[in-house]
Amino acid sequence: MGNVLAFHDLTLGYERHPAVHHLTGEVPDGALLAVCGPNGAGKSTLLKGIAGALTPLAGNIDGSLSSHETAYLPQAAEIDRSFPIDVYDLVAMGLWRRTGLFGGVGRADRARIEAAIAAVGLEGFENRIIGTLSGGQMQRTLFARLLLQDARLLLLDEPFNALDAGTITDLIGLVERWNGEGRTVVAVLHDLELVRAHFPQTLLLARSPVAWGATREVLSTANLAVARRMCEAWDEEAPACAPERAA
Ligand SMILES: Nc1ncnc2c1ncn2[C@@H]1O[C@H](COP(=O)(O)OP(=O)(O)OP(=O)(O)O)[C@@H](O)[C@H]1O
Repeated sequence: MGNVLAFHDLTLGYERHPAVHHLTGEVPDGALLAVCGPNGAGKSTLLKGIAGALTPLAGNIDGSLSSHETAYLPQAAEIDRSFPIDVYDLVAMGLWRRTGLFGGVGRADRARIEAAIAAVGLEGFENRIIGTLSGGQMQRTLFARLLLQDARLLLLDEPFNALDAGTITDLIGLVERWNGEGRTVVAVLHDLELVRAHFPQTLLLARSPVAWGATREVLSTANLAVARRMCEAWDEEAPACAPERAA
């Protein structure tokens, strides 16, 4: 089994200020990996780097997949819900890579769109404008679009944030289904109990990596305390390759 991603002394950041520092490691094909850490630890930045939305300040990311085989779900707060589009059309966008922007949607595609909407429990919501959906309904819509994207690598940024228990159970079921099909999932998560229950591998990040490996070992009390201290000690204005100031 090969690696989908390999990080080589990777530093990512904004305007030369590092947000993720000196990350080295591999994500094997078919992994179900959680990325955890305190607020501001660089988790979203790492996902943006993998998605190709940020160029490394130093080091690099080797990826074995094309951008067409990667799906990225940003944090809910980053998604513009004022765009006047309904549930059906937003889900149908998952097919764009195959049909092209102006490609027609045939009968088979319509059946796939309807099946994806049904799989996330949103039958009857097809014509609802997304601005009128609840947070949970919106997240179900975005998961239906992911279903159609048929990606080999899924990057999910806080996909279960502020959702009720029933919605989380349904959506985690989809994540496990994708992973069972051999797809690689990298998800930023804050709920450590959920990570312990469903994610075998974890990267604990505090700007620099604290630990990476089996979830039960990585999420130890000692490692979590180190991560907290490292984030508190971080200098926001540090230049790209300042020496580590962590504990
Ligand atoms: N667009 C940006 N421009 C400048 N700095 C940014 C930008 N986005 C994030 N940062 C900074 O990079 C650091 C890491 O942010 P990031 O969003 O990656 O952390 P996070 O671990 O995802 O945090 P949270 O758990 O709060 O979502 C923070 O100090 C943040 O202020």
